[in-house]
Amino acid sequence: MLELDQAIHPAAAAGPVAETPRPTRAEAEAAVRTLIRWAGDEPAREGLLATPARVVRAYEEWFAGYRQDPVGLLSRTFGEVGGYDEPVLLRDIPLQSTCEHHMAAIRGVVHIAYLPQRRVVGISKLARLVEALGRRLQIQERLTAEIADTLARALQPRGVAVIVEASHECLSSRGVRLHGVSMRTRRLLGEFAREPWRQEILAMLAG
Ligand SMILES: Nc1nc2c(ncn2[C@@H]2O[C@H](COP(=O)(O)OP(=O)(O)OP(=O)(O)O)[C@@H](O)[C@H]2O)c(=O)[nH]1
Ligand SMILES: [Zn+2]
Repeated sequence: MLELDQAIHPAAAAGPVAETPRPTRAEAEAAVRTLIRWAGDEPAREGLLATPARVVRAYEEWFAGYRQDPVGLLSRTFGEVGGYDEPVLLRDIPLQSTCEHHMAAIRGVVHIAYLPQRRVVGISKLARLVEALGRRLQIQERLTAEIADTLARALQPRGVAVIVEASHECLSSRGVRLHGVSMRTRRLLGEFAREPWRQEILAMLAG
């Protein structure tokens, strides 16, 4: 357990907190109008009139994770597991996130495994965790670490493994315009970080 605790990133449980007051909806819509003008169009034309309100509503969905408590999502656990002490593994959890450098989409999948210590969590909560941490401004490395560290903190399992495979729109739609490139990151904690589990869990997660 010591290793798991030591590996926990202090920010993982709390998540980022805005230090300045949240702007009003009207201010956010005005910012969208500015970006439309920056793009070269006219926010007053008919087709764009309702766009700032739509974009602000879309932001509420894309960034809903700031209003969720990742550790709280995992608070309901089940102890009647019949002595089950093998890995629990969920593959291909859809990931939707936004890169914090360009605010462009990140799309991919997350594979999660943990080695329970007495208690398990409902599997839907693993997907909810990915959603809560994904729907924030992220870099893939931190997202990967936060998923693993939150699981470690909430479940106190014997091991955690997280793999994220994602493509970054900032890489394909602009800049170097690389298509078909994906990024793979992973974090192994506790017993999964060392043999004999390490090789086995990586093989299991690879499918
Ligand atoms: N490590 C990491 N880098 C990322 C991620 N998402 C985007 N990036 C990179 O963040 C970097 C930002 O680099 P900058 O040089 O500041 O920005 P830029 O001039 O727009 O860079 P280019 O994309 O190369 O045009 C780029 O290399 C992106 O590819 C991520 O999740 N992890
Ligand atoms: Zn980017």
